Parts: sequence; structure tokens; C-alpha cells
Amino acid sequence: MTQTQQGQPSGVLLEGRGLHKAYAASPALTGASLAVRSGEVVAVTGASGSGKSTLLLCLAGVVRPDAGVVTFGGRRLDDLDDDARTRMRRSSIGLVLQFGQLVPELSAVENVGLPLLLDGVARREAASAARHWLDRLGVADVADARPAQMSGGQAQRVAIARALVTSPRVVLADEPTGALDTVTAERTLDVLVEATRETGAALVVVTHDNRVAAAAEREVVLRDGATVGADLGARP
Ligand SMILES: Nc1ncnc2c1ncn2[C@@H]1O[C@H](COP(=O)(O)OP(=O)(O)OP(=O)(O)O)[C@@H](O)[C@H]1O
Repeated sequence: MTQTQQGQPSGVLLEGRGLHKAYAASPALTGASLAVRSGEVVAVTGASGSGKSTLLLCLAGVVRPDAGVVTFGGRRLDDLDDDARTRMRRSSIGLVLQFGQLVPELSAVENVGLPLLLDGVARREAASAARHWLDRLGVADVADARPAQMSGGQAQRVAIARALVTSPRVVLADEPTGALDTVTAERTLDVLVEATRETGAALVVVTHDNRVAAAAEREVVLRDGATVGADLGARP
């Protein structure tokens, strides 16, 4: 495999290498490595508590690993200061978290349009893009509702719309179909995969769902905080 000057496998967009993270005394990551190329769909699986969400948060630059390196487009992400990491995340990474990611005071349209507003997009244009994505995710009917007025599944799809509205280069999604019935989960997964394919973005999905893992091109398994086997990004 060809290597770039930074020693990364070529074409890698986002990579975590040798990641360790402990919360208080309890280890969550004990040597996790994952690399994803543009346009690739990677599923992250493993037992409950194996570190999947923590890995995703490290890759997103939300959690700073205790050891190991995260790079995005060849640039170190883990040692940027908080403001720089936030800017990088907002411009390039779409993040779908498991819980509590919507702003309770805002309607669905306002929640989805918010990342665009923060990027300086005009209000009307942001609202129109937000409505487009809400429609695509099948939740146009809750466009003017606040999160408290939505079902868990509707809120989840609104959160996915918000992650996609900026056309990010990578989408990181933690159990994005967890609150959905089978049919809606399949449709939502299709939209996620289609949307990332259209823009050539990478998609990393944390999941317990075998169907989601089957839809991915590659599966990375975590056991007790460490990735099992050699991933693209794994180093001795
Ligand atoms: N904010 C936190 N504070 C303390 N411990 C945490 C925190 N987040 C995660 N942990 C612990 O770290 C370990 C890994 O958790 P993590 O949520 O990353 O696993 P997971 O594989 O995503 O689990 P699940 O499938 O149940 O969501 C667990 O032992 C968990 O209890």
C-alpha cells in the first residue's frame, strides 16, 4: 500500500491510530485504530461498553484521547485547541449522536438550519436547505415542531438531516437507526448511504444492527476498547 509523507495509507480521509482513553480509572479505549477513505462506508461493531461511542467521539474531535493520534485530511486533530477543533468539526464532519443532540428551544427546521447559519448562510436559504433534508428523511411533517413534540425516531431523523445539511466530508453516526422500526430504519440508512455517496463523503456508523453492518463495505470490531485485527490504519 502506498504511504503519504505522514506515513498514512493513501486516500485516507480520517484516521485514529493507537487510541487510548480512560474515564476516571476505567479504560474505554485501549488501542483502537480506524481509518476511512472518502466515499467509504465503515461499520463499527462490538459488545455494549466495548468503546464504540468513545471511538466515534475521538474521531469527531469531541473527546481528546489520552494517547494516540487522530488525523483529518492528513492534519492532526487531537492536538488542536478547542476552538480550532470545533471549527474543523463544523465545516467538515457531520455528527449524529445517540442522545440529546437537538436544541430543545428550536423547531426541526431551525435545528437543521443551525449549522448553516453558523457558517454565515442567509436565514431563508438555510431554512430551505433544512426543509429539503427533512423531506428526504421523511420528517417534513415535524418541520415546525420542537424536539419535545417529536417521537424519538423523528428526533433521530431530524438529527441525521442536521448532520447532512452542510454536505460534510465525513459523517460519523452513533446508532443512527436505533430508535426506528425496521422499515423506517432501512429507509433512513438508505438515505444516509445515498447522501454520502452523492457527495463522495465517508460514513462511519456505530451499530448493533447486523443489517447496517451488512450495508457497509467494511466492519471494524471493537473488543474491550481495542480494534480486533488489522484495520487500514492499524500500526504495530
Ligand atoms: N462519559 C463517561 N464517563 C465515564 N465512563 C464512561 C463515559 N462514557 C463511556 N464510559 C465508559 O467507557 C466504556 C466504553 O463506553 P462506550 O459508550 O464508548 O461503549 P459502547 O461500545 O459505545 O457502548 P454501547 O454499545 O452500550 O453504547 C464503558 O465502560 C462506559 O461505561
